[in-house]
Amino acid sequence: MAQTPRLQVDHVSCDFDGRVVVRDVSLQVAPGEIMCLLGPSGCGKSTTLRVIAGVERQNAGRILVDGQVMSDDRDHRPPEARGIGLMFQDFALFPHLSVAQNVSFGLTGPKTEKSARVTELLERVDLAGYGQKSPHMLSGGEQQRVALARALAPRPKVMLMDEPFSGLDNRLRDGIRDETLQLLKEEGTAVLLVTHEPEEAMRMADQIALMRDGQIVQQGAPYNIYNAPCDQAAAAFFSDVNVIRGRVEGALTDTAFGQFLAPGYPDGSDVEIIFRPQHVKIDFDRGGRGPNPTAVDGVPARGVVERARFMGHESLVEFRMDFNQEVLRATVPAVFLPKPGTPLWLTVRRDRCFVFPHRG
Ligand SMILES: Nc1ncnc2c1ncn2[C@@H]1O[C@H](COP(=O)(O)OP(=O)(O)OP(=O)(O)O)[C@@H](O)[C@H]1O
Repeated sequence: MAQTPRLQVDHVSCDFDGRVVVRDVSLQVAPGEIMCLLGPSGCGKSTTLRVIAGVERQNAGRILVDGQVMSDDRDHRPPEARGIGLMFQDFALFPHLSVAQNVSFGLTGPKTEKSARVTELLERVDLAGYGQKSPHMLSGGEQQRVALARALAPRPKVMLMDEPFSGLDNRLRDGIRDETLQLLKEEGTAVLLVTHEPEEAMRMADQIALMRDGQIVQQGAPYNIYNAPCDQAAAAFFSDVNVIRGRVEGALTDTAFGQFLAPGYPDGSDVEIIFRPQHVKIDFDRGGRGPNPTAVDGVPARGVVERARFMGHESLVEFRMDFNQEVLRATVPAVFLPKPGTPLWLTVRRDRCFVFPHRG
């Protein structure tokens, strides 16, 4: 039998004054699983979290935790009765309470049990011995760990996190983020985390839900979302992409890089072929000719270097292509800085290209 999801969101919609901000959102998060809600600013990520938390009420749909209805069109449990923990970027510790009092704030039960839980959590976030300190005596990263301990203290089944690490500097962030998520996994908490940074989502998530204009447009493991994007915008959200156009004839489209499969497209339809700069291969000009065509790489097309930049772990080369006078980008995982004006030949990995309808 399939495991009951810790968090289940079914067809949730939310509007403000008639403007739909969250549209028919459904998702499920298993115990110990991390799902990232990823999308551009204003697409409705935070509103989705607030609806799940119960601080905003949906217009349609329902929210379940461990199979129990928290909110539907009849019932609506208040936020504190949902078994859901919250962690936001602007987490606020109570300044007049000690670290230990902050952590035990949401706990009920006998004093000795509460105190044992606080000690355990402060140890787990590497702040053993900090209990009697005041929040203002702590660094930003330490305060964030106190906030995490406070959110974890009542053993929430679900943790909702809204850009929780973006206030930290880069060096601190990686460590705190990895430790935090490890801790949540060990506790079996289902985590739904909002971010607008694809790299952060790829690094953290077991599952990514890609959101746009209030809707989830694609859901899946990071590998699948990256390698099988549902449309051009989804592909472009994760990295720079190159676009060339073609017209379909007999389920194939002919381009300067050879033929591409376009199954399901009717004859005469215009398509866009999308590929990432790291899937472009560069070859030297051999007396006006490029490399011989192969099944994987297709046909070479000539371009002239416009500029080349060293990016640290790779070089980015921009070409003006002979066949359409447009710019294509290629990355090379080494120092490769050909002079502007150098003619070179490009081939693209055909198995790493995506064909989508032309957007007009
Ligand atoms: N209480 C509210 N009343 C009216 N409009 C709202 C309210 N809350 C959010 N909105 C609008 O809903 C849209 C989505 O906002 P939301 O904060 O959910 O997006 P987001 O994806 O989290 O963006 P960001 O990454 O910038 O925080 C925005 O246009 C916002 O102005």
